Amino acid sequence: MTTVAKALVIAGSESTGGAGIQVDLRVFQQLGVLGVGALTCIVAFDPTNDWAHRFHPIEASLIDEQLEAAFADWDDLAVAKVGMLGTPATIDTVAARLSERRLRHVVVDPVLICKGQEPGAALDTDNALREKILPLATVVTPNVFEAQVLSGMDEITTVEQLGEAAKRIGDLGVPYVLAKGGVELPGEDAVDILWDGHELIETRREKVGPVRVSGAGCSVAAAITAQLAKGHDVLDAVNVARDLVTEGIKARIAGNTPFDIAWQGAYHPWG
Ligand SMILES: Nc1ncnc2c1ncn2[C@@H]1O[C@H](COP(=O)(O)OP(=O)(O)O)[C@@H](O)[C@H]1O
Ligand SMILES: Cc1ncc(COP(=O)(O)O)c(C=O)c1O
Repeated sequence: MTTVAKALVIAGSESTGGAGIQVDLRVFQQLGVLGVGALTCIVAFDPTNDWAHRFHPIEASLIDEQLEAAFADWDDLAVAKVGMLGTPATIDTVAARLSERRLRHVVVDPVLICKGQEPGAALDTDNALREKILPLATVVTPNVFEAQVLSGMDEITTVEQLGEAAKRIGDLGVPYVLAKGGVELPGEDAVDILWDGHELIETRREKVGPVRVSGAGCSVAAAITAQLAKGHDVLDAVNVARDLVTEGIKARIAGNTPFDIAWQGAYHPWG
């Protein structure tokens, strides 16, 4: 018999393998964590239309069944990552299950935009995420755009503003906020800021050039989740996540889509 830390992922599928649950499960495996998962939606890019997102939600009752099975199977499932949800109905279902099963940590990657949705539907989804999922999160990992939307700030162009946004999101009731500057802020380093309710902790890694890869945000949230599942604290988990994503971007893989994808297999926890 093997005893292994387990983590639940609630996320969408992105079939080219660049983002979503494909990435989350790669990260879990790389960090030695058994991934258990519920699929919320399917994103199929359209290669004949500039790789536009074709977004297909999964029926709420089917999401509920997946969560029912995962929770029923594993008594020690205590940490979850929430990725792309996509519709208010999905959010209601996920929020209900997460409220019922008290988890030690819920890491939320607040994926706000899906280019395949019409704007009105996207706004309803963003509002539902803020109202129903954020109060259940223990860690949230917004990028600059998401930090701006969630904090209500007009602009974020400096590390100080990113820190202010993190605090404001914390005020919505989230204990830990990792606001990711990434390549959006100027400077040699990619700066992400962790707000733990008391202090702002800057985490810096050298920028791997100006490159933007697909799946960087998913990788960070999944790595934090895996480390928390193994019992590490949030700051340790964030540091491992930053190392994993930096190595993953350095070792990026190019296919035919406009963005390269991160290769999480380049990071080795033992150094
Ligand atoms: N070129 C880069 N070099 C180093 N780190 C990067 C680079 N681009 C992004 N990152 C880091 O990758 C993580 C995710 O980036 P981000 O752009 O915020 O993701 P997403 O927009 O996918 O949510 C962050 O930790 C960010 O600092
Ligand atoms: C299913 C799914 N989840 C999450 C994301 C967000 O990915 P990223 O880590 O690049 O922000 C995407 C983007 O296409 C997606 O299709």
